[in-house]
Amino acid sequence: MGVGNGTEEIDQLPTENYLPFVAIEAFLQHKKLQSSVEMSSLEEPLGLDKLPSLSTIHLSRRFSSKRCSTSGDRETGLGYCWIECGSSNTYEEDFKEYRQGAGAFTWRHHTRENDIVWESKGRNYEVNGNRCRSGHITNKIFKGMPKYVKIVEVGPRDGLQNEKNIVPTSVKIELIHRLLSAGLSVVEATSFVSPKWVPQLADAKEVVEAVKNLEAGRLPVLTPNLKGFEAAVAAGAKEIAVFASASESFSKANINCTIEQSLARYRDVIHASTKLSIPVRGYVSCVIGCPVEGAISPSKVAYVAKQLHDMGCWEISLGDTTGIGTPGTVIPMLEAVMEVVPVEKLAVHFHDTYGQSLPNILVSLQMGISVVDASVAGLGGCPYAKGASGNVATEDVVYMLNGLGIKTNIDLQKLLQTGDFICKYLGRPSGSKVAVASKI
Ligand SMILES: CC(C)(COP(=O)([O-])OP(=O)([O-])OC[C@H]1O[C@@H](n2cnc3c(N)ncnc32)[C@H](O)[C@@H]1OP(=O)([O-])[O-])[C@@H](O)C(=O)NCCC(=O)NCCSC(=O)C[C@@](C)(O)CC(=O)[O-]
Repeated sequence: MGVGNGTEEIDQLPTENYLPFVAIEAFLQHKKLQSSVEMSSLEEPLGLDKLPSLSTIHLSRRFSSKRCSTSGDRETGLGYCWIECGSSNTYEEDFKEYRQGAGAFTWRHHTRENDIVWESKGRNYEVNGNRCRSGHITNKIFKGMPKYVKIVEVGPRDGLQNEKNIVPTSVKIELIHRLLSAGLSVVEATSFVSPKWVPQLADAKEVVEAVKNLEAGRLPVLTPNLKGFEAAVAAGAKEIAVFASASESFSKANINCTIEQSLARYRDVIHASTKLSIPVRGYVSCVIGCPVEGAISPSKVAYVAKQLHDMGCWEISLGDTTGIGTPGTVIPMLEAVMEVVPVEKLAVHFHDTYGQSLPNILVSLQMGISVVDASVAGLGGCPYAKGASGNVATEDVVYMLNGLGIKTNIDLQKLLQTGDFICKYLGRPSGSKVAVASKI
């Protein structure tokens, strides 16, 4: 998966008294900008007038050479790796030029297969694979980032489970087909939970029976106990996921048992799944906060993650169920978990309640994580976490990753059409900013 460990960089970031864009602050501190540039200038928006407008992005495809275009969407120009060009050697100089209106920030995209290239007044700063060969700023930001990110699409399960009106089984099946054809390699199809608790997914058996032979991707399902596991296997599921919580209160609200009881159940489930060689993913929910208990300590998250890992879960997804996390809380949580579970086994799962998902994902990538859960059109919300909004939109994650030159193998155009399909059915606008912007 090409994962590096970026903790040397992250170690330098403040973990307390953070600002949302903690990486930027760390960068500014690093450059000792305070001593060379008037602080008042930081209160003004930086270079917003220099950003490419949407119409510019759409026009860009006419000028893009074949050599340069790679992971971005060729048809729309969406998500190309836009590079800030024309910068001088130091941030201070760039910043002064910008303040003097010298037009220092012009934009071009410059991605090549597996490479990210920065052009700076004749100099090339090149990230080849995971390593930056030159340019300490880019090195600092990109060191440890993966070059491929696996997106686990949770729309048909996490996305739909909270929908009040029952979505017909045929629509769920069509959604899964469309997601696979957009290039998603893992689509969480449904849950084998009690229909009294989650009525929307009462058709789990029918959904799995209809998609079980699709070969385009993997289709795990959630199972809260042996009963769910047996039903899932009988329907033809080839992969499952179990879901524990780092919050005692949420565990009781969500699956009607304590954390320890849930872990005991999952040991039984994993014992049964091992006999059938069925891989099990483990979720930890409420990794930052709980709707009842408030803040959750990183050590609790690490404990539950380690238990799931030790009992045989091959991947552990860390869920900010209520979406309250910021990079300042996500970083220490990940640090604690990485002490006990290898980073290559970890995935992140953010809800976008406070609009923090993308910065949270970015710092997770900087820390070496290369698996990200997301939901098409930003569908979702947990029925037992009041006020929690949808998952981060898959379209927005893909757009950001394209912009970073990180591969996903997902066709953004097809993904946008899939988001359109389900939003039209649900009769509401997309939760994806990229979907909204692409219609302007
Ligand atoms: C765990 C239970 C079943 C316990 O529910 P319970 O009421 O304690 O279960 P029980 O063992 O007392 O059984 C009660 C009834 O449920 C039946 N039952 C028992 N098990 C099953 C099953 N697997 N499938 C179908 N039916 C089941 C059982 O047969 C019985 O039926 P009855 O005799 O009354 O007719 C229940 O609490 C439940 O289904 N909870 C699931 C809730 C859920 O799906 N929440 C959303 C998950 S999202 C999440 O956790 C967060 C995540 C993963 O997305 C990450 C993030 O966002 O951060």
